[in-house]
Amino acid sequence: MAYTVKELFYTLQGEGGQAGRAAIFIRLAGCNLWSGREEDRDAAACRFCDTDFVGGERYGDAVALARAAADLWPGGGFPLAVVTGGEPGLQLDDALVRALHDHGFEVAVETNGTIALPAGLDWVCVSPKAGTELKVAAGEEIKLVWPQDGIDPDALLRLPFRHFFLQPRDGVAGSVQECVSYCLTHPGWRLSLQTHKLLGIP
Ligand SMILES: C[S@@+](CC[C@H](N)C(=O)[O-])C[C@H]1O[C@@H](n2cnc3c(N)ncnc32)[C@H](O)[C@@H]1O
Ligand SMILES: Nc1nc2[nH]cc(C(=O)O)c2c(=O)[nH]1
Ligand code: SF4
Ligand SMILES: [Mg+2]
Repeated sequence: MAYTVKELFYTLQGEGGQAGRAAIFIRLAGCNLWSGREEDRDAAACRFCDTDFVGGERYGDAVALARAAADLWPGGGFPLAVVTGGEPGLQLDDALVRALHDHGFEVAVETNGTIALPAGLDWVCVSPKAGTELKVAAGEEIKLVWPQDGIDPDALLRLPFRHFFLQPRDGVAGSVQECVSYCLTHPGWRLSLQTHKLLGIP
């Protein structure tokens, strides 16, 4: 299968339970909850997206994409590939997971959880969006962008994940303090800051 990749870059994972860890990011194009066009944002199922995932470069197959990712890894350490988007569930398949594993990567995914994922992923981060149905209801971490109307965090806490993060909604004044207060009064939740934005790195 071919893949459309918005961007491929090496940085530190900025968010969640693997924050601070070096990783190759594979940002796959397209999302099922927003077209990515500003004029469609107000009518979209997900309206707070901080990312440009429209267009990009085409890779003919999984082997070519995994090789391009491996070429960016500096060598040594614990190779990690984070497949994100857009919504990676639209394109991520067994072949890409296998090809990344063949290069020694642990494979992590950042998903809105509305599309079933291939098996064999090493780290699944689900970031639920209000008004959508979760098809990926188990994994390593929930990372809930907060505040977010129409979502009950208590219901999410009952799902089989290892970590439960609240991440301040960028662009909303007071969201950091709301997350801090929520974590203090609901200690099942942990704070996830978008550290790459604080650091000014990709
Ligand atoms: C751009 S999304 C791509 C992956 C997938 N579509 C998803 O929503 O999880 C990557 C992460 O950024 C989070 N995110 C998007 N917009 C944000 C915002 N304005 N503030 C904080 N986090 C945001 C998402 O919830 C998700 O955890
Ligand atoms: N450094 C860094 N960490 C991230 N973790 C999740 C990201 C994403 O956009 O999915 C992201 C990102 O865009 N940059
Ligand atoms: S689901 Fe993810 S990629 Fe899609 S619009 Fe929302 S935050 Fe952005
Ligand atoms: Mg991001």
